[in-house]
Amino acid sequence: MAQAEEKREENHVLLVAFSSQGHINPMLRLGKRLAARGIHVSLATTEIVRHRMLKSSGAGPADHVTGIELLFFSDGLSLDYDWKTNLDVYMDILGKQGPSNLSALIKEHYTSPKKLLCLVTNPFVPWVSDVAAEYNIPCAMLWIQPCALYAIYYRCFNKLSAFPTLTDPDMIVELPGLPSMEKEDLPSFVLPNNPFGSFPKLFSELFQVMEKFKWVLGNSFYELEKHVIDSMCELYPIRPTGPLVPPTLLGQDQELEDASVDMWKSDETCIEWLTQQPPSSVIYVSFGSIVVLPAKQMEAIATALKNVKRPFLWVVKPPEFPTPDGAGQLPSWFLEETKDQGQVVRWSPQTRVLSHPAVACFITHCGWNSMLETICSGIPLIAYPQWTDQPTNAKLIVDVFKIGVRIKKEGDGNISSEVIEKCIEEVMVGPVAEQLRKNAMALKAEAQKVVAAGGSSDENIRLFVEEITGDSCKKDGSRNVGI
Ligand SMILES: O=c1cc(-c2ccc(O)cc2)oc2cc(O[C@@H]3O[C@H](CO)[C@@H](O)[C@H](O)[C@H]3O)cc(O)c12
Ligand SMILES: O=c1ccn([C@@H]2O[C@H](COP(=O)(O)OP(=O)(O)O)[C@@H](O)[C@H]2O)c(=O)[nH]1
Repeated sequence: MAQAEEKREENHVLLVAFSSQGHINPMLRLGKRLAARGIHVSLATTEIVRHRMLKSSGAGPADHVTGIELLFFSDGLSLDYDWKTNLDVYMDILGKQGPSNLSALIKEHYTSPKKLLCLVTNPFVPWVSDVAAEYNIPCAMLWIQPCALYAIYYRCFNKLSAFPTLTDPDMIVELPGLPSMEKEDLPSFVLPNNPFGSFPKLFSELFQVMEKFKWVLGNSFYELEKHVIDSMCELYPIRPTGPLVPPTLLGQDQELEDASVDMWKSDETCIEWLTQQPPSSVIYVSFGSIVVLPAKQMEAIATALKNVKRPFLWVVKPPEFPTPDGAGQLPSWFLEETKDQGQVVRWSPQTRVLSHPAVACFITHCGWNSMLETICSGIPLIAYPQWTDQPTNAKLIVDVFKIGVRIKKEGDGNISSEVIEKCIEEVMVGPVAEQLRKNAMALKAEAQKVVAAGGSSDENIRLFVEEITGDSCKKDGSRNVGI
């Protein structure tokens, strides 16, 4: 047997991730922490990722990320399939083709799959647990959103609490461990007007058969979401092992290499530009890898940035599937009129940007990875959530973590530039700004503690490794034990 194969056979964990950058990177970082405790790790994801990595690097696709082997399976669709317009079809085909394609990948790469310690999956590919069962391997899930979302979905899809319906769309939702939530604070997938039928179906199936997952790990930390984590102990515990962000953001050894994939090439020139700006002066603006803002909202942000006359760095990622209505495009006047004020890039080295001393605050869509990276950088946020978990993440920022303000939509769903300007001034100067900055710095310090030796997340990783390797309990499929 070849040496690589031999290695694959012993103490091996296979991670399986959905094709989104925001799902793969936390998985890889979990992998890195397992590897630090002597586990061999591989990550399987869909072909589209290989394709994007290839385009982004210009070279051949890497088959390893700092010691983690990358494997790819087909989602059953062609690489240029417009999943955005046809999200339900995409999720349906992935759910149908994914299991057999992943199963074939396992057969091909492991001479004795049964020897795998476990498969670790994420909530968008829950069927991985069935593939694990086929080979008699235990399965864990890494919940890649806040633990609050885990609690909300669990209670919603097991019908443990009342949620808005078509007849009562405006009801206030009260859940243990969480503040009262209005409909604009709830994840879009639980609302009666959610256009994507595939997600309620996926989550409702997932949360009704949680026993398939022997462990639920979370990309969060106990001190950040204490109450809601405690509230799940009696139902189905989640063990936070985050924040799964680059080690440099956690004050860990600068030598430690990050484990992540880059699906888009980042423009490093913005770091040089940042270096020329005064400390705590720059507004950083980004909406992540998936959101494309309507033209009207691009216009409102552009006007606000120009009017506040402060330096800015704005990531405007060209839409993957462009539309004729100008969505995701800068207004034509913007670059010329702000050329001495700020920078626009197509994709930034975001974690380097957030931790740069020139950056003062972040206008964000509230993707969970972006939020964790901001928490670890100790700066305040301006929340402008769009869909999925983002509205709830915005609620957490404002009312639980107290590290930011939220851009409120008008009745017609649009935003005005004045509202954005007001939010910017609020986080930049005055007593509110000062308090937010203090809270943000305190959370940053907390985040560094939990991942250090003996911290709550480090302990949860240690326990998990002990359990999968059978050091402290048998691999008997017994129920998830709490934290
Ligand atoms: O419905 C979705 C579809 C896709 C997607 C579908 C096909 C692709 O080739 C790539 C991405 O990604 C997603 C990523 C998501 O999570 C993104 O990642 C973070 C961690 O879950 C979240 O906090 C962010 O809010 C969120 O944008 C959520 C989705 O509903 C989707
Ligand atoms: O210009 C950018 C914008 C985003 N990101 C990274 O892309 C990820 C986005 O994940 P998130 O969960 O915030 O949002 P999503 O893209 O999944 O909606 C984060 O790790 C960011 O650091 C980046 O590197 N450059």
